[in-house]
Amino acid sequence: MIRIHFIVNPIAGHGHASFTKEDLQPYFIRGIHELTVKISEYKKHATELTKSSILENANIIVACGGDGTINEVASCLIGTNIALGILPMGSGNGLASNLKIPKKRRKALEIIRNKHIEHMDVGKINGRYFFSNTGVGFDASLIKHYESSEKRTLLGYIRACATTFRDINKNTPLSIVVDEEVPMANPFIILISNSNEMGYKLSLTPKASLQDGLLDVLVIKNISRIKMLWLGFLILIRKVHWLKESRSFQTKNVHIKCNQSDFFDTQVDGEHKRIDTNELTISLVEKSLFVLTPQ
Ligand SMILES: Nc1ncnc2c1ncn2[C@@H]1O[C@H](COP(=O)(O)OP(=O)(O)OP(=O)(O)O)[C@@H](O)[C@H]1O
Repeated sequence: MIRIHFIVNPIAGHGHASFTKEDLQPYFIRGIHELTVKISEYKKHATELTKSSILENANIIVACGGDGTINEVASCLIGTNIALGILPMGSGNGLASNLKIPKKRRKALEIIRNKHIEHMDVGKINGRYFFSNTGVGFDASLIKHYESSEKRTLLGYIRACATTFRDINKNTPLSIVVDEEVPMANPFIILISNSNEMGYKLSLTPKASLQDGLLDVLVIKNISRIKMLWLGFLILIRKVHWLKESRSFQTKNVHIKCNQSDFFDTQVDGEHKRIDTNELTISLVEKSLFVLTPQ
């Protein structure tokens, strides 16, 4: 018997895509697949539900939501032999897109039923796992605004972008050192990515791979507002490297030190996290997660 547990975030994406065990049963075989559906009722509940599913000897645990839900579920699966399944139900669905898992429920369920398993790399920032990307600067502020907005949609994302753009110079000036280099005043963005997609088909690190044993880093220095608009355009056409203030590199470890503050506002897989320290250590844990992918 293959025990498959579905952990559903009912507010992910547009917030009305929940389902029951009976809805799923036709896609599986009675007597071979034993299905369980659990609904997350609050932030971090998916983590508790996953931990209980591990104790209930689940063979596959499926994160049903976006990158935030995947993070809560998959973080519990590192070091186990339980495979992660994904039903993309979020707004951006960055990791699912990178793994070529379609949004169409029937097709995504077929991938789970077919049980084709691959290893993928996982990132770690000060003890927390990330699967897609993490960062400080514009993206972290953007996520902070996005989370406080009512709408977790593309429109909500664009509005949060506008607010972040408006407030960009109101924050305390920071001097940051990335990997022992010359301190940088107020970098616009430092993005560390495991995946080649941020969601909504956007990418700042198009060469990133989930299996290359490397993190893809993009650092953009403090730039003028006009340049920010230019950058926005370059992101849309996937040519960020045309911006001369940008630098991309691949590495296994990144250290970021901040001289003026004892905390960082970061985003981890699209969720805002305040990390209380003046030093971030970001590393890669190679091939540490089993994930179900299309063949
Ligand atoms: N019942 C709930 N009520 C409120 N928040 C919840 C609930 N269940 C889960 N959450 C939280 O919802 C947040 C958003 O989830 P998720 O990232 O999966 O969706 P999304 O933001 O729509 O998708 P994406 O990250 O792909 O854009 C997560 O931080 C998760 O902890």
